[in-house]
Amino acid sequence: MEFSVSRKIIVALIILAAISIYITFTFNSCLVSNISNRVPKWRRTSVVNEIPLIHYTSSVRVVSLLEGNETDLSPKYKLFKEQGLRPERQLPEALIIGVKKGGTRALLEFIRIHPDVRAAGSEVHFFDKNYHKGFQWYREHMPPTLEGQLTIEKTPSYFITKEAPRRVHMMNLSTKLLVVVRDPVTRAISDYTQAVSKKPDMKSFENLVFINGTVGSIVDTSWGPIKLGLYYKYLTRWLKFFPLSQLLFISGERLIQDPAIELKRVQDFLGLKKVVTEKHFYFNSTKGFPCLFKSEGHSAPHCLGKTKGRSHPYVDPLVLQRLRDFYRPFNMRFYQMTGINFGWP
Ligand SMILES: Nc1ncnc2c1ncn2[C@@H]1O[C@H](COP(=O)(O)OS(=O)(=O)O)[C@@H](OP(=O)(O)O)[C@H]1O
Repeated sequence: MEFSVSRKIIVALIILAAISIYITFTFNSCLVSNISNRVPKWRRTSVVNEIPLIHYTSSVRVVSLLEGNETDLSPKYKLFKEQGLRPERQLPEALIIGVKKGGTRALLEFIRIHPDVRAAGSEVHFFDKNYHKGFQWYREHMPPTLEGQLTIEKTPSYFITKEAPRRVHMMNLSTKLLVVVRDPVTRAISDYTQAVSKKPDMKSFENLVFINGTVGSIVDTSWGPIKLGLYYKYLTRWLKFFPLSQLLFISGERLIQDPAIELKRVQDFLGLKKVVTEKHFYFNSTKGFPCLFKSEGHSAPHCLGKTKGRSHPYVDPLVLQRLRDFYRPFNMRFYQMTGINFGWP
Protein backbone atom coordinates (compact mmCIF):
# COMPACT_ATOMS: atom_id res chain seq x y z
CA MET A 1 0.00 0.00 0.00
CA GLU A 2 2.81 2.36 1.03
CA PHE A 3 4.68 1.43 -2.17
CA SER A 4 1.70 2.36 -4.43
CA VAL A 5 1.32 5.82 -2.74
CA SER A 6 4.94 6.79 -3.33
CA ARG A 7 4.69 5.56 -6.96
CA LYS A 8 1.71 7.86 -7.50
CA ILE A 9 3.70 10.81 -6.06
CA ILE A 10 6.69 10.12 -8.38
CA VAL A 11 4.42 9.94 -11.46
CA ALA A 12 2.74 13.21 -10.44
CA LEU A 13 6.12 14.92 -10.03
CA ILE A 14 7.29 13.73 -13.45
CA ILE A 15 4.12 15.07 -15.07
CA LEU A 16 4.57 18.40 -13.26
CA ALA A 17 8.19 18.67 -14.41
CA ALA A 18 7.21 17.87 -17.99
CA ILE A 19 4.50 20.56 -17.93
CA SER A 20 6.85 23.19 -16.51
CA ILE A 21 9.56 22.34 -19.12
CA TYR A 22 6.97 22.65 -21.90
CA ILE A 23 5.71 26.03 -20.62
CA THR A 24 9.22 27.46 -20.21
CA PHE A 25 10.33 26.38 -23.70
CA THR A 26 7.22 27.71 -25.43
CA PHE A 27 7.41 31.08 -23.61
CA ASN A 28 11.09 31.59 -24.40
CA SER A 29 10.75 30.79 -28.09
CA CYS A 30 7.93 33.28 -28.38
CA LEU A 31 10.09 35.91 -26.70
CA VAL A 32 13.10 35.29 -28.97
CA SER A 33 11.06 35.31 -32.15
CA ASN A 34 9.36 38.48 -31.02
CA ILE A 35 12.65 40.32 -30.45
CA SER A 36 14.16 39.29 -33.76
CA ASN A 37 11.03 40.32 -35.62
CA ARG A 38 11.19 43.81 -34.11
CA VAL A 39 14.83 44.46 -35.12
CA PRO A 40 14.98 46.05 -38.60
CA LYS A 41 16.37 43.79 -41.34
CA TRP A 42 19.64 45.88 -41.87
CA ARG A 43 20.54 45.34 -38.19
CA ARG A 44 20.08 41.60 -38.25
CA THR A 45 23.62 40.97 -39.60
CA SER A 46 26.24 39.77 -37.20
CA VAL A 47 27.50 42.51 -34.89
CA VAL A 48 30.95 40.89 -34.98
CA ASN A 49 31.28 41.90 -38.63
CA GLU A 50 30.49 45.51 -37.93
CA ILE A 51 33.34 46.17 -35.54
CA PRO A 52 36.26 45.55 -37.89
CA LEU A 53 34.49 47.39 -40.68
CA ILE A 54 34.11 50.55 -38.63
CA HIS A 55 37.67 50.20 -37.40
CA TYR A 56 39.21 49.93 -40.87
CA THR A 57 37.22 52.65 -42.44
CA SER A 58 37.93 55.13 -39.69
CA SER A 59 41.62 54.49 -38.99
CA VAL A 60 43.12 53.18 -42.24
CA ARG A 61 42.96 55.45 -45.23
CA VAL A 62 43.54 53.56 -48.45
CA VAL A 63 45.81 55.86 -50.42
CA SER A 64 46.79 55.20 -53.98
CA LEU A 65 50.54 55.30 -54.46
CA LEU A 66 49.87 57.47 -57.46
CA GLU A 67 48.03 60.02 -55.33
CA GLY A 68 49.52 63.50 -55.51
CA ASN A 69 50.06 65.92 -58.29
CA GLU A 70 52.55 63.81 -60.18
CA THR A 71 51.30 60.81 -62.11
CA ASP A 72 54.34 58.62 -61.98
CA LEU A 73 54.08 55.71 -64.34
CA SER A 74 57.79 55.18 -64.87
CA PRO A 75 59.04 51.58 -65.12
CA LYS A 76 61.18 52.08 -61.98
CA TYR A 77 58.08 53.13 -60.06
CA LYS A 78 55.97 50.25 -61.37
CA LEU A 79 58.68 47.86 -60.25
CA PHE A 80 58.50 49.21 -56.67
CA LYS A 81 54.75 48.71 -56.69
CA GLU A 82 55.00 45.17 -58.02
CA GLN A 83 57.51 44.32 -55.30
CA GLY A 84 55.16 45.71 -52.67
CA LEU A 85 57.62 48.45 -51.70
CA ARG A 86 56.34 51.76 -50.44
CA PRO A 87 58.28 54.64 -51.91
CA GLU A 88 58.03 58.01 -50.19
CA ARG A 89 58.56 61.55 -51.41
CA GLN A 90 61.67 63.30 -50.10
CA LEU A 91 63.04 66.80 -50.45
CA PRO A 92 65.84 66.87 -53.04
CA GLU A 93 69.38 66.13 -51.93
CA ALA A 94 70.77 67.50 -55.19
CA LEU A 95 69.74 70.41 -57.38
CA ILE A 96 70.62 71.44 -60.90
CA ILE A 97 70.54 75.17 -60.26
CA GLY A 98 71.55 76.50 -63.67
CA VAL A 99 72.42 78.03 -65.89
CA LYS A 100 69.50 78.78 -68.15
CA LYS A 101 70.22 77.42 -71.68
CA GLY A 102 73.36 75.73 -70.38
CA GLY A 103 72.16 72.16 -71.08
CA THR A 104 70.29 71.57 -67.81
CA ARG A 105 67.55 69.45 -69.40
CA ALA A 106 70.11 67.21 -71.08
CA LEU A 107 71.91 66.71 -67.78
CA LEU A 108 68.70 65.86 -65.94
CA GLU A 109 67.53 63.42 -68.61
CA PHE A 110 70.94 61.72 -68.67
CA ILE A 111 71.40 61.37 -64.92
CA ARG A 112 67.89 60.11 -64.31
CA ILE A 113 68.69 56.93 -66.27
CA HIS A 114 70.56 55.91 -63.14
CA PRO A 115 68.48 53.45 -61.08
CA ASP A 116 69.41 55.25 -57.84
CA VAL A 117 68.21 58.63 -59.07
CA ARG A 118 64.68 59.92 -59.23
CA ALA A 119 63.91 63.34 -60.65
CA ALA A 120 61.03 65.77 -60.64
CA GLY A 121 59.95 65.89 -64.27
CA SER A 122 59.20 69.56 -64.70
CA GLU A 123 60.86 72.64 -63.21
CA VAL A 124 59.34 73.17 -59.76
CA HIS A 125 60.52 76.79 -59.28
CA PHE A 126 60.32 76.39 -55.52
CA PHE A 127 63.24 78.57 -54.41
CA ASP A 128 62.25 81.43 -56.70
CA LYS A 129 58.49 81.58 -57.34
CA ASN A 130 56.85 79.08 -54.97
CA TYR A 131 58.83 79.43 -51.76
CA HIS A 132 55.82 80.83 -49.89
CA LYS A 133 54.03 77.49 -50.43
CA GLY A 134 56.35 75.78 -47.97
CA PHE A 135 58.52 72.68 -47.85
CA GLN A 136 55.56 70.32 -47.61
CA TRP A 137 54.34 71.61 -50.98
CA TYR A 138 57.83 71.18 -52.39
CA ARG A 139 58.07 67.59 -51.12
CA GLU A 140 54.73 66.77 -52.72
CA HIS A 141 56.22 67.79 -56.07
CA MET A 142 59.03 65.28 -55.76
CA PRO A 143 58.81 61.75 -57.14
CA PRO A 144 58.42 58.85 -54.69
CA THR A 145 61.74 57.25 -53.80
CA LEU A 146 62.98 54.22 -51.91
CA GLU A 147 65.66 54.33 -49.25
CA GLY A 148 69.03 54.85 -50.88
CA GLN A 149 67.61 56.64 -53.92
CA LEU A 150 68.55 60.22 -54.55
CA THR A 151 65.96 62.88 -55.37
CA ILE A 152 67.01 65.58 -57.82
CA GLU A 153 65.29 68.62 -59.27
CA LYS A 154 66.30 71.16 -61.87
CA THR A 155 65.24 74.77 -62.11
CA PRO A 156 67.87 76.87 -63.92
CA SER A 157 66.62 80.18 -62.56
CA TYR A 158 67.79 79.25 -59.04
CA PHE A 159 71.33 80.22 -60.02
CA ILE A 160 70.41 83.87 -60.49
CA THR A 161 67.75 84.16 -57.76
CA LYS A 162 69.07 86.36 -54.96
CA GLU A 163 67.30 84.52 -52.13
CA ALA A 164 67.92 81.00 -53.47
CA PRO A 165 71.31 80.30 -51.80
CA ARG A 166 69.99 81.14 -48.34
CA ARG A 167 66.74 79.25 -48.91
CA VAL A 168 68.48 76.11 -50.20
CA HIS A 169 70.88 76.31 -47.26
CA MET A 170 67.93 76.49 -44.89
CA MET A 171 66.39 73.38 -46.43
CA ASN A 172 69.61 71.37 -46.15
CA LEU A 173 73.10 72.77 -45.83
CA SER A 174 74.47 69.54 -47.41
CA THR A 175 72.52 69.97 -50.67
CA LYS A 176 74.69 69.12 -53.66
CA LEU A 177 74.57 71.77 -56.33
CA LEU A 178 75.13 71.18 -60.03
CA VAL A 179 75.74 74.03 -62.44
CA VAL A 180 75.91 73.49 -66.20
CA VAL A 181 77.80 76.40 -67.71
CA ARG A 182 78.27 77.29 -71.36
CA ASP A 183 80.14 79.99 -73.27
CA PRO A 184 78.14 83.10 -72.24
CA VAL A 185 78.07 84.37 -75.85
CA THR A 186 76.43 81.19 -77.21
CA ARG A 187 74.25 81.05 -74.12
CA ALA A 188 73.01 84.62 -74.77
CA ILE A 189 72.16 83.73 -78.39
CA SER A 190 70.38 80.59 -77.23
CA ASP A 191 68.39 82.64 -74.70
CA TYR A 192 67.50 85.17 -77.42
CA THR A 193 66.49 82.34 -79.81
CA GLN A 194 64.05 81.04 -77.23
CA ALA A 195 62.62 84.53 -76.57
CA VAL A 196 62.17 85.30 -80.27
CA SER A 197 60.42 81.95 -80.81
CA LYS A 198 57.74 83.18 -78.40
CA LYS A 199 57.72 86.79 -79.61
CA PRO A 200 58.64 86.89 -83.33
CA ASP A 201 58.47 90.72 -83.59
CA MET A 202 61.40 91.15 -81.21
CA LYS A 203 64.29 93.37 -82.31
CA SER A 204 67.39 91.67 -83.69
CA PHE A 205 70.02 90.28 -81.33
CA GLU A 206 72.53 92.88 -82.53
CA ASN A 207 70.08 95.63 -81.70
CA LEU A 208 69.43 94.45 -78.19
CA VAL A 209 73.03 93.73 -77.19
CA PHE A 210 74.20 97.34 -77.28
CA ILE A 211 72.84 100.26 -75.29
CA ASN A 212 72.00 102.46 -78.27
CA GLY A 213 71.60 99.58 -80.67
CA THR A 214 74.78 100.26 -82.62
CA VAL A 215 77.50 97.68 -83.02
CA GLY A 216 80.58 98.62 -81.07
CA SER A 217 78.85 100.78 -78.46
CA ILE A 218 78.45 99.80 -74.77
CA VAL A 219 77.17 96.29 -74.07
CA ASP A 220 73.80 96.46 -72.34
CA THR A 221 74.35 94.51 -69.12
CA SER A 222 70.80 95.22 -68.03
CA TRP A 223 69.50 93.00 -70.86
CA GLY A 224 68.73 89.57 -69.36
CA PRO A 225 70.54 87.37 -71.92
CA ILE A 226 73.74 89.38 -71.39
CA LYS A 227 73.47 89.84 -67.63
CA LEU A 228 72.96 86.13 -67.01
CA GLY A 229 76.37 85.35 -68.54
CA LEU A 230 78.19 87.14 -65.72
CA TYR A 231 78.55 83.83 -63.92
CA TYR A 232 81.12 85.02 -61.37
CA LYS A 233 78.59 87.48 -59.95
CA TYR A 234 75.95 84.86 -59.20
CA LEU A 235 78.49 82.33 -57.99
CA THR A 236 79.71 84.84 -55.38
CA ARG A 237 76.28 84.73 -53.76
CA TRP A 238 76.23 80.91 -53.62
CA LEU A 239 79.71 80.79 -52.12
CA LYS A 240 78.48 82.84 -49.16
CA PHE A 241 76.37 79.85 -48.15
CA PHE A 242 78.09 76.78 -49.62
CA PRO A 243 81.71 75.66 -49.87
CA LEU A 244 83.04 75.27 -53.41
CA SER A 245 83.33 71.50 -52.81
CA GLN A 246 79.54 71.29 -52.68
CA LEU A 247 79.19 72.64 -56.21
CA LEU A 248 79.93 70.76 -59.41
CA PHE A 249 80.45 72.72 -62.61
CA ILE A 250 79.58 70.86 -65.79
CA SER A 251 80.77 72.06 -69.15
CA GLY A 252 77.77 72.56 -71.41
CA GLU A 253 80.05 72.17 -74.44
CA ARG A 254 81.46 68.85 -73.22
CA LEU A 255 77.98 67.64 -72.34
CA ILE A 256 77.30 67.83 -76.09
CA GLN A 257 80.68 66.56 -77.33
CA ASP A 258 81.19 63.78 -74.81
CA PRO A 259 78.28 63.35 -72.41
CA ALA A 260 79.73 60.19 -70.81
CA ILE A 261 82.74 62.11 -69.44
CA GLU A 262 80.54 64.70 -67.78
CA LEU A 263 78.19 62.02 -66.50
CA LYS A 264 81.10 60.20 -64.88
CA ARG A 265 81.98 63.38 -62.98
CA VAL A 266 78.36 63.85 -61.96
CA GLN A 267 77.99 60.26 -60.69
CA ASP A 268 81.24 60.56 -58.69
CA PHE A 269 80.11 63.85 -57.19
CA LEU A 270 76.72 62.45 -56.20
CA GLY A 271 78.30 59.33 -54.71
CA LEU A 272 76.60 57.04 -57.22
CA LYS A 273 77.88 53.86 -58.82
CA LYS A 274 79.05 54.45 -62.38
CA VAL A 275 76.05 53.19 -64.29
CA VAL A 276 75.51 55.83 -66.97
CA THR A 277 78.31 55.36 -69.50
CA GLU A 278 79.08 55.83 -73.20
CA LYS A 279 76.88 52.76 -73.85
CA HIS A 280 73.80 54.87 -73.19
CA PHE A 281 74.48 57.51 -75.85
CA TYR A 282 74.60 57.74 -79.61
CA PHE A 283 75.12 60.77 -81.80
CA ASN A 284 72.06 61.61 -83.87
CA SER A 285 73.35 63.38 -86.97
CA THR A 286 69.92 64.77 -87.92
CA LYS A 287 69.52 66.40 -84.51
CA GLY A 288 73.22 67.20 -84.25
CA PHE A 289 73.26 66.20 -80.60
CA PRO A 290 73.86 63.15 -78.46
CA CYS A 291 70.69 61.18 -77.80
CA LEU A 292 69.75 58.27 -75.57
CA PHE A 293 69.33 54.64 -76.54
CA LYS A 294 66.70 54.32 -73.84
CA SER A 295 65.61 56.13 -70.72
CA GLU A 296 63.00 56.11 -67.93
CA GLY A 297 60.12 57.14 -70.14
CA HIS A 298 61.22 55.56 -73.44
CA SER A 299 62.50 52.12 -74.28
CA ALA A 300 63.40 53.17 -77.84
CA PRO A 301 66.25 55.52 -78.87
CA HIS A 302 65.25 59.14 -78.56
CA CYS A 303 66.55 62.71 -78.46
CA LEU A 304 65.53 65.72 -76.39
CA GLY A 305 62.51 67.67 -77.67
CA LYS A 306 62.33 70.31 -80.39
CA THR A 307 62.99 73.19 -77.99
CA LYS A 308 66.44 71.76 -77.21
CA GLY A 309 68.99 72.22 -79.93
CA ARG A 310 67.28 74.97 -81.91
CA SER A 311 69.12 76.56 -84.82
CA HIS A 312 70.43 79.97 -83.86
CA PRO A 313 70.05 83.10 -85.99
CA TYR A 314 73.04 84.47 -87.86
CA VAL A 315 74.92 86.99 -85.73
CA ASP A 316 77.37 89.49 -87.21
CA PRO A 317 80.95 88.22 -86.45
CA LEU A 318 81.88 91.73 -85.27
CA VAL A 319 79.18 91.54 -82.64
CA LEU A 320 80.38 88.11 -81.58
CA GLN A 321 83.95 89.41 -81.24
CA ARG A 322 82.78 92.41 -79.26
CA LEU A 323 80.86 90.17 -76.88
CA ARG A 324 83.77 87.79 -76.43
CA ASP A 325 86.00 90.71 -75.49
CA PHE A 326 83.35 91.93 -73.11
CA TYR A 327 83.01 88.60 -71.30
CA ARG A 328 86.72 87.66 -71.21
CA PRO A 329 87.64 89.31 -67.89
CA PHE A 330 84.48 88.03 -66.23
CA ASN A 331 85.12 84.53 -67.54
CA MET A 332 88.67 84.67 -66.15
CA ARG A 333 87.28 85.57 -62.79
CA PHE A 334 84.88 82.65 -63.00
CA TYR A 335 87.72 80.27 -63.95
CA GLN A 336 89.69 81.47 -60.92
CA MET A 337 86.76 80.99 -58.59
CA THR A 338 85.95 77.49 -59.81
CA GLY A 339 89.52 76.38 -60.53
CA ILE A 340 88.38 75.24 -63.99
CA ASN A 341 89.34 76.70 -67.34
CA PHE A 342 86.30 76.14 -69.54
CA GLY A 343 88.19 77.28 -72.63
CA TRP A 344 85.64 79.79 -73.91
CA PRO A 345 87.09 81.89 -76.76
N1 LIG B 1 71.77 66.18 -75.99
C1 LIG B 1 71.28 67.39 -76.20
N2 LIG B 1 70.21 67.56 -76.99
C2 LIG B 1 69.71 68.80 -77.19
N3 LIG B 1 70.21 69.92 -76.64
C3 LIG B 1 71.27 69.78 -75.84
C4 LIG B 1 71.84 68.52 -75.58
N4 LIG B 1 72.89 68.70 -74.76
C5 LIG B 1 72.98 70.01 -74.52
N5 LIG B 1 71.99 70.66 -75.16
C6 LIG B 1 71.84 72.11 -75.13
O1 LIG B 1 70.88 72.42 -74.15
C7 LIG B 1 70.45 73.75 -74.47
C8 LIG B 1 69.20 74.04 -73.69
O2 LIG B 1 69.62 74.23 -72.35
P1 LIG B 1 68.66 74.01 -71.12
O3 LIG B 1 68.06 72.65 -71.17
O4 LIG B 1 69.43 74.35 -69.90
O5 LIG B 1 67.55 75.09 -71.40
S1 LIG B 1 66.50 75.68 -70.37
O6 LIG B 1 67.18 76.70 -69.58
O7 LIG B 1 65.98 74.58 -69.58
O8 LIG B 1 65.46 76.28 -71.24
C9 LIG B 1 70.26 73.71 -75.95
O9 LIG B 1 70.39 75.03 -76.41
P2 LIG B 1 69.99 75.45 -77.91
O10 LIG B 1 70.97 74.75 -78.80
O11 LIG B 1 70.13 76.90 -77.98
O12 LIG B 1 68.60 74.99 -78.15
C10 LIG B 1 71.34 72.75 -76.42
O13 LIG B 1 72.43 73.40 -77.03
